[in-house]
Amino acid sequence: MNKKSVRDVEVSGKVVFVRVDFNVPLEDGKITDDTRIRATIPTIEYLTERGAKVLLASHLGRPKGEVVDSMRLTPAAERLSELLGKPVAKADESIGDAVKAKIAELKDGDVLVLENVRFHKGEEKNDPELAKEFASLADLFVNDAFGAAHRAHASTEGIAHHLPAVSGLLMEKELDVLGKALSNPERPFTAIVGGSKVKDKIDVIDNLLNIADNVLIGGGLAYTFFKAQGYEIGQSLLDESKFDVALGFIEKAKKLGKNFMLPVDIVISDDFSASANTKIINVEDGIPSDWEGIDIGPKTRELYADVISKSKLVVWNGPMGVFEIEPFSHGTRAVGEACANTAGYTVIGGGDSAAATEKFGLADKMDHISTGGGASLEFMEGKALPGVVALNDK
Ligand SMILES: Nc1ncnc2c1ncn2[C@@H]1O[C@H](COP(=O)(O)OP(=O)(O)O)[C@@H](O)[C@H]1O
Ligand SMILES: O=C(OP(=O)(O)O)[C@H](O)COP(=O)(O)O
Repeated sequence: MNKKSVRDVEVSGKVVFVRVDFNVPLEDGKITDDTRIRATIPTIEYLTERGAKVLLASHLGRPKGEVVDSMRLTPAAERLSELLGKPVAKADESIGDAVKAKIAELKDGDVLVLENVRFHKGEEKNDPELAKEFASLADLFVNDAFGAAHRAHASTEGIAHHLPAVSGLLMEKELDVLGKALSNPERPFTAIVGGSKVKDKIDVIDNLLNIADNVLIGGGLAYTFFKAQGYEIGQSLLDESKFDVALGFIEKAKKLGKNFMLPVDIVISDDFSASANTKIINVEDGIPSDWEGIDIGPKTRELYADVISKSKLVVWNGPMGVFEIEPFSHGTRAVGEACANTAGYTVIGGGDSAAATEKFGLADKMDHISTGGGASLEFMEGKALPGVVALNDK
């Protein structure tokens, strides 16, 4: 990476404003997945062990510039304290005199979690005044929030114009791993794209066709391709505006000599529930009008697993079916297991794909599970991430 990291600057005795992504899922005020908090520990410990005073700033949810009590960062601060095995202070604001007073009390190596930065309207607008307020708290800015690096906000981008600005260790690792995967990929390189966000993901397929050897499609994304090819898809997910784009990808793959694979068989269901009737059909048989496609079928699972097993690099973004409901989870599990068992390097991106690998007990067997969904997708599309662009060059 051509950007400076915490390793390139003096941090001892400095007040360091670290932007993290503590946007974790909460249920009844309890954190249900602390992956994103755990992922920032190396940066926090790097700084505290060298005697920095660490301020942690994050968003949580989308409070739209209002103070929303259920979106306070208190549970995240408590979890962090458990993970670090030491007390962590918490402020009820992210700027202002009360925060400055708390910072004045910090000793070298202490940690203070600031309140949700999105309680201020200026955060998402990247308001320069708010960015200056954040900057006035510290001597150095460290961006470790890879999950929010695709956002140009006051605490991710704006602040970098007012302080020396470097990346944290998580940010550096995410960019290194994804960057290596995309710039100099080990081959065969297989990209797997599934999930339900057809609009968001279609552009990614375009770029993946340029760089990958195999592109495997699954999940709700597949049905737009089927319909565009003239097959009946019943009630399945569909984006009619993408027919031409979908057919264009099939052509592009042919031209480039790439192995572009769509499911050959699918699991269909007459209801979106575990008690629904299900059938396995070949795609060309067509889906009855009141049924929908909810998973890839057994032949497809085998074909995909075979490609994955022979790959040196696998990038997977988006589940193969509605994995949250057990009878529809087999395709996602099969692809997850194939990724876990391949000798190739595996990168998992996207919140739901990461949750699926966690649910199936496969997370430990993956080489890299990215903390960014939208961020890793934008990176793979070849877009510049504003939170990274704003950091100081080496
Ligand atoms: N065939 C399908 N029909 C409807 N929804 C699907 C289908 N396949 C997968 N999904 C849903 O897609 C969701 C994940 O999509 P998405 O958000 O695009 O993935 P990610 O978070 O991994 O990027 C899951 O909740 C899953 O149930
Ligand atoms: O959870 C996040 O995005 P992701 O679900 O795409 O990984 C990030 O914290 C960014 O949050 P945002 O999409 O509300 O800006």
